[in-house]
Amino acid sequence: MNGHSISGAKNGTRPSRQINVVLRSQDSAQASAQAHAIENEPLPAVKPLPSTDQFADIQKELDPMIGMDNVKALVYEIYALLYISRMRSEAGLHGGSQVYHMIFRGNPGTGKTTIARIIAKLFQKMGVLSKGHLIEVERADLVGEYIGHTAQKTRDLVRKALGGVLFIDEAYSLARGGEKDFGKEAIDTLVKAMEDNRNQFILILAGYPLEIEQFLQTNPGLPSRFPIQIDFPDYSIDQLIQISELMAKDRDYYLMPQAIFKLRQHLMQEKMNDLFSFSNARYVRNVIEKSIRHQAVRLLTQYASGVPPKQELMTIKPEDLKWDAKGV
Ligand SMILES: Nc1ncnc2c1ncn2[C@@H]1O[C@H](COP(=O)(O)OP(=O)(O)OP(=O)(O)O)[C@@H](O)[C@H]1O
Repeated sequence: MNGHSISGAKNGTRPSRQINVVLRSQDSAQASAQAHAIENEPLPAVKPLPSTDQFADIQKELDPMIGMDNVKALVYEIYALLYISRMRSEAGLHGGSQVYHMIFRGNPGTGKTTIARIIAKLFQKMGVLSKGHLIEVERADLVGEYIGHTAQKTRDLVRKALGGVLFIDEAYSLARGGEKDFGKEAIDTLVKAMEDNRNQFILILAGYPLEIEQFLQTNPGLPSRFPIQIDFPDYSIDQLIQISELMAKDRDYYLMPQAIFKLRQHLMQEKMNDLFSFSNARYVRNVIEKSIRHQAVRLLTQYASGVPPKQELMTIKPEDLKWDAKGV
């Protein structure tokens, strides 16, 4: 994916333009003179290409993430768009619509916030956002208790998000109470802020696919303001196991094969019982963190008067994986 170059652009020249013109006979001399003039028109100087290392850093964060092929492809597409837009504006060409507000559709724990953070960083590296931070909010942060309070709260948050990304989780809850609800005031204030602060922040609305869809349908002016829409599918059991192994490894632990077997059985059961609100990678993270606590208690009991070997300090055994009737 790295190592882009645009033919001829590196040394400030570009390939001559191909001009396909259908000529009417009486205009042919004039048209051919014009075409000749365009071909020989001095091209604006092209500045050196920005280093593709800008994506290498992003790729380092994206690569270890399990699955997410569509998401990774889209992040790369956004990078390509920003990169080429910059080349185009440096070459004096039209810069495009420059609207980057997004919708993230996905169930809990499917990586939406993580990807939003990575995208904020990408936009910062590409010079679109000045800070590249992420402000994560939900309805309660935006909606106030009296007339005018909501607009004020929403504007304050937009101000904090300037130069970065404003990420609204469960965005559809803003439309929950209909016309009379203060959520409507928050939506109107956000729409106005998108106009007033064009290109100064990126708004990402996130939430369950169905609810997000309904939300957009009930606000016909909204969908066109969010040209980038990304789906975050649920993880398969195999992917959830890979994510658990990755999370354990990141913390210098390792899951014994019997522990993986036990976890697999549990996840299958849990996913089946909780079809609509199973929290995917977040659930798995809670399992791993809980098992680490259980392992600590086990080791402390087992090695009351000594130091456990390094291998033992790293190993999560099946007995460390425990859950109650409600899961983790
Ligand atoms: N594909 C993945 N590979 C590895 N870890 C992942 C992956 N997806 C998510 N995670 C991890 O799972 C946890 C939850 O992810 P995240 O908070 O991004 O999900 P979310 O969709 O925003 O959830 P919610 O909607 O509940 O807020 C984080 O620790 C994240 O790093």
